[in-house]
Amino acid sequence: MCWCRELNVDRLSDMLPVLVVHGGAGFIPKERVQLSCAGVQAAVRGGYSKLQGQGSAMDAVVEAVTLLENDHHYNAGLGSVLNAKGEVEMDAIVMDGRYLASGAVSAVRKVANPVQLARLVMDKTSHLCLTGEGASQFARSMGFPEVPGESLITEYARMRWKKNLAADANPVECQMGKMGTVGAVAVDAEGNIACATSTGGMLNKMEGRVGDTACIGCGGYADNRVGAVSPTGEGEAIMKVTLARLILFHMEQGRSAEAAADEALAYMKERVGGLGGVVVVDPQGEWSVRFSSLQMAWAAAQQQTLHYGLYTGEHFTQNIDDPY
Ligand SMILES: NC(=O)C[C@H](N)C(=O)O
Repeated sequence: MCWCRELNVDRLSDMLPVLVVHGGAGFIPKERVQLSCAGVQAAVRGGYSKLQGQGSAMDAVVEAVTLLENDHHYNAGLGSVLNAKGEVEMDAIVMDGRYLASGAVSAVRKVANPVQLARLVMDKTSHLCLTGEGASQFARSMGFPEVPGESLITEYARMRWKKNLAADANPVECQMGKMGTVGAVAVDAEGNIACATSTGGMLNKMEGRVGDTACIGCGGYADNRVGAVSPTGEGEAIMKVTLARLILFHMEQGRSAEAAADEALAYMKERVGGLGGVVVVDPQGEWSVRFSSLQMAWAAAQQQTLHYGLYTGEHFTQNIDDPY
């Protein structure tokens, strides 16, 4: 009994802390590949430095997602896709695996960092999700900075919106190519687990549409006893299979993070025709990146090593202190 416990503690200290981030499942146009990959690596470095200081898993995932929201190459915060009216409406969620505490915002506007607002919902209200104007009012009452809606719109987002206004356009199919949602999962040195996800949602979506990202168990879930998941992909499909919780359910049944992710992604594809991707961690610091789309920019940091990749099966490593 005793040796087993000691062995376990050694193992924990070896594998932790760990942080894994993604920049959305889909197809990234050639000219954006390099910057999309650089962005997830910068985000994982930023979040990992929190974990190496006094930061918690929650601090790390919020930091990583904030950095990605500020990077206009992703569909979150600055650079979000536009709704049918040509406006930005965003969803975000955080979850703290210690207490199953969670906070989310949906269809929120005029906020540069929805993930930080989601954290405030978790920390300062008794609710799990605030939407639309109510979320904005809460932000104002907390002194949370408001930005002009226009300032979150990039030329690229406007071009894609216009293209998909055509009568014969298929925005869902077009977006299956280019998802861009961002997310992160982490375990800190204490063994606490957290996740965060943020998105502008689906291209040319109806005004008021709420996607998977704002919904607990769909766009994210974290439980210290099992692990954490942050997904990306077609939100309606993710919601139909409650993808994040489904993966953790498979892990509870004894599957590894990788096997659980594969099984759930295959189920989503077969059952509702949805493609997507996930980053997953378990309490021991084992982690996995799996996707059914063509690409997903991802990066992870563990034991001073930076891991990253883009295509299925791609896995590069380097010392985290080495330059890009
Ligand atoms: N880009 C994405 O991953 C889309 C997101 N899951 C949504 O449907 O809102």
